[in-house]
Amino acid sequence: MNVIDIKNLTKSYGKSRGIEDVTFSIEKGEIFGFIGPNGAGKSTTIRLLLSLIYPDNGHATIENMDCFKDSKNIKKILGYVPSEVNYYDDMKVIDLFDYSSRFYKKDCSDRSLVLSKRLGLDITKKINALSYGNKKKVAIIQALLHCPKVLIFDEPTSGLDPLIQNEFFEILKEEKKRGITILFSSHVLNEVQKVCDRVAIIKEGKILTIEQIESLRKNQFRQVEISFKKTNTHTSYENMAVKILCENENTISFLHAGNIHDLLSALEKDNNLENVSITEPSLEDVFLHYYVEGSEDK
Ligand SMILES: Nc1ncnc2c1ncn2[C@@H]1O[C@H](COP(=O)(O)OP(=O)(O)OP(=O)(O)O)[C@@H](O)[C@H]1O
Repeated sequence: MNVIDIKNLTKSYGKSRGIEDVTFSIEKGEIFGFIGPNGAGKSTTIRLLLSLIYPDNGHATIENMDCFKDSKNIKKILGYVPSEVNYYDDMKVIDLFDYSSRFYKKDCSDRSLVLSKRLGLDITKKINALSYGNKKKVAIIQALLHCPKVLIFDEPTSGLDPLIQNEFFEILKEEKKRGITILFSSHVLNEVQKVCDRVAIIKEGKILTIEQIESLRKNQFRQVEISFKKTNTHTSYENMAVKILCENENTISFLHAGNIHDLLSALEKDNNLENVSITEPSLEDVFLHYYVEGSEDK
């Protein structure tokens, strides 16, 4: 069953491109990664889902509720961490959690205590005394405290140290086990690999591909490193590379995605070959293939 359904969403900001024709669905209990370089359109897509902005075209539903007509009811079942967090600075963290709980008409004090302990957050502090990373923890706990059915995180881990990031990923896995559906936007590829089931890659406002994390990593790409006895022009290998990772006079390293037999037969014919290794590439390198020439500032 699809919990989040996005069809042909398009949004421009005046003359500037936001997103174009974005379509994807997220199933119940899935952790879905949303990956793209700066300015790709991740936050625009998420802000549309939250009805913070309105589309030029297309539609989106969460739990079969229209994101633009029924956002009030959607908010009751949703937890959201924005990419930038802003709070009433003079409030104590514990009071903010209490205030949020009242909005959901629930006593969430036990859950907020447990989560604060796990993420190492001192809830007796005033928000204006917190570092950027600790403010991010406040946002994460606030999103989780009312046990929502759907979680939307826009770059949630920026500012968190590695130990806390791992604890956060553990929390996400536990939520998934409870059947919670999670949309997780990030440009840190490594973290997506750790927790997500599937990933959509967005570039310049358009979805490039939607893949299972495992199939992305295992089935399609291999990393090939070849060293040569003498200086080599590498031409035949350059032609079969989907992306060259590194190249100098005596070595070449590249991402290969074609027929393995073509590669092996080229290697066999190469009298200049000194050594070769074929390994599984990092997800980072796989994504870089999609990212090529992708970075664009806001
Ligand atoms: N308020 C705005 N006014 C004008 N253009 C905007 C606005 N917000 C976003 N854009 C443009 O829309 C495009 C998508 O931006 P968006 O913030 O959605 O990207 P992103 O993938 O979330 O990037 P980042 O990882 O840097 O947060 C960019 O070209 C950006 O310049």
